[in-house]
Amino acid sequence: MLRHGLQVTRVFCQTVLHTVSARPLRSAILRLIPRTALLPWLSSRAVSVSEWPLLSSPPRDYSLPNPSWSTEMRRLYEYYDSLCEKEMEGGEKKPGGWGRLPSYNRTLKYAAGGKCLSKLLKEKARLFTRNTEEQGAAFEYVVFMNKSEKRCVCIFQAGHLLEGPPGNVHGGAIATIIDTSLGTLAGYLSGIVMTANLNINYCSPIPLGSVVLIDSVLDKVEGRKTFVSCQVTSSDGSKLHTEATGNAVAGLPIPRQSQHATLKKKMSNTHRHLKHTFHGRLNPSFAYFKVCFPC
Ligand SMILES: CCCCCCCCCCCCCCCC(=O)SCCNC(=O)CCNC(=O)[C@H](O)C(C)(C)COP(=O)(O)OP(=O)(O)OC[C@H]1O[C@@H](n2cnc3c(N)ncnc32)[C@H](O)[C@@H]1OP(=O)(O)O
Repeated sequence: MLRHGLQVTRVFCQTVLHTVSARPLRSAILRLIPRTALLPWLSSRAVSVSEWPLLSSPPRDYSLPNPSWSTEMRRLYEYYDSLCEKEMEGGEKKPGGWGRLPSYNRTLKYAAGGKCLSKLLKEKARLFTRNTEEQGAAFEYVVFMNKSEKRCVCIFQAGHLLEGPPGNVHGGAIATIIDTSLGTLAGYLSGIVMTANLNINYCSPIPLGSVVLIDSVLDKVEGRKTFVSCQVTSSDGSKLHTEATGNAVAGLPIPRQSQHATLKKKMSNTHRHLKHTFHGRLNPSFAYFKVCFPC
């Protein structure tokens, strides 16, 4: 009897939550339920309160430390974080030139274009490097940008899903993190870009689980082309693992004015967070450059 009652209640709740698809209304209902009341339910499913997607919490920033980070990864994070511009008491900013880039796993939901994208595909799309919730399994990384030096440093810890040769990181995974670093630098400096060309020399294998630094710099800008290069070294800089050069082309199709207004509204969460982090120096178009790929 009790079991039957519980089942009916559960089906009722699910129906309400699924039929109430209007976001504001659903959020309002969920806000009425105190988080603490949900704790036993959540803990029985090994989900933390902050991870519950229906609550109006900000999106997860994947570039913040998590328990899978090794001591070396944390040490490097803290080192670069200490160089970042920070607000001091009295509202003054501690100059440092560096800034940590936040990182999210979704961008496509902000896309207006994309002829080939079905609604379902848009909803399911995830940034390749952030597509697992299992911490430490694949790409653990954080990018620190130095705008005045036109340079960025990516601290990268390779997880067990990235194995190529036994015990070492797959060359495609290395190319991915290099493309991410170079693409982020070029995008930060030149706006919306696409990688047109990427040359990689693999000098020595990267052991799985190790932490490496990807130090990327701007070489030159020629018209629409932004030339960038990087070196992947061991965390103490003593060993060169990989070096690469790339060329990213800017000036991709910008959404029409009407779409632009809708986009601006939709990307408010991500954009507000990015804007806050970079003290308003962010090009608003950047947050959706990744989604403007022609298909
Ligand atoms: C603020 C921080 C927020 C952080 C927020 C983070 C957001 C999360 C970050 C994730 C960061 C991921 C970064 C991933 C970056 C990709 O993975 S991009 C995906 C892989 N790339 C692609 O799929 C590109 C495919 N190719 C294309 O779409 C087109 O060929 C391109 C590249 C857009 C160029 O086409 P186009 O606009 O028609 O340009 P076109 O007129 O042909 O050529 C322009 C110039 O580029 C040159 N060019 C074109 N292609 C090439 C080539 N292959 N090689 C050399 N030169 C070339 C041409 O020679 C020409 O040069 P000039 O004659 O002007 O001197």
